Amino acid sequence: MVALKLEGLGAQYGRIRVFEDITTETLEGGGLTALIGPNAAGKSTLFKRIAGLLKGDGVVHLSGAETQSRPICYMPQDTGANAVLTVYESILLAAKQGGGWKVSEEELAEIDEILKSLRITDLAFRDLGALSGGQRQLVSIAQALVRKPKVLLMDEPTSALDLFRQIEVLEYMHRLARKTGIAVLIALHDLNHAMRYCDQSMVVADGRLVASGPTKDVITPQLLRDVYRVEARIEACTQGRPLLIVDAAVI
Ligand SMILES: Nc1ncnc2c1ncn2[C@@H]1O[C@H](COP(=O)(O)OP(=O)(O)OP(=O)(O)O)[C@@H](O)[C@H]1O
Repeated sequence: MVALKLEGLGAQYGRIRVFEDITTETLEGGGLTALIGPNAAGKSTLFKRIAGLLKGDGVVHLSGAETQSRPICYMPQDTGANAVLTVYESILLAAKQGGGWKVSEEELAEIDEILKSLRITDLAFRDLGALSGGQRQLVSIAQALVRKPKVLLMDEPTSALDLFRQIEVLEYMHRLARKTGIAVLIALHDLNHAMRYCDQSMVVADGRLVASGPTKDVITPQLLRDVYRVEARIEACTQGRPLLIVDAAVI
């Protein structure tokens, strides 16, 4: 199983520092971790820093991924569409990124399986540029999955999806992490999703990591007041699951 630990991570754009000294406990694979925080807190920047797409202070320690040349995959929030490719071609290209161009039967079967799991087989030969926002987001998820990363950083992967697809994708990612032992970090604004699917949560705000640990200990009315500036309650729904209810903005 993979294990990830962040030690003293910092990032800046030019002279503007986004965050500093982000240090976590060791994060074991096998589950989903929510990365939460207000707009512009630095969630995408932290993902880019972990993925090595941005340089900065600190070290990303990764173990259990030694056999893979590109163990960390970042799935960005904005999924640009290359209109020249079909969905299938774009996923095949993602699978072959950094490798040779020979394609095996096994690789093709894996792509078919991913398309089936995400229920987008019918889109396979459509042009990327002709897809809806939600369809494009599902294709981006497929492109990330086909790379078979040990650490998958998903930046708001359900933001363009309808309710059915949101639940389906999060349940699928939860099962996949359990089954394969990969670590999946998901930047989310929907904290009910974080509470339902993510065992662990990390909160970035004001340029630092303000909380991390089991989601039920991290997402509290106090945190919501301090970090999100809302008065909110967390109550058990009729099925016993925690449900976040926002009462008011704190002005
Ligand atoms: N390429 C860039 N150049 C300069 N500043 C940037 C760049 N990308 C992001 N920033 C700034 O860094 C800060 C953090 O941005 P980031 O996208 O990481 O936030 P976020 O938490 O993911 O936000 P959101 O929830 O709105 O998606 C913001 O102030 C943003 O304006």
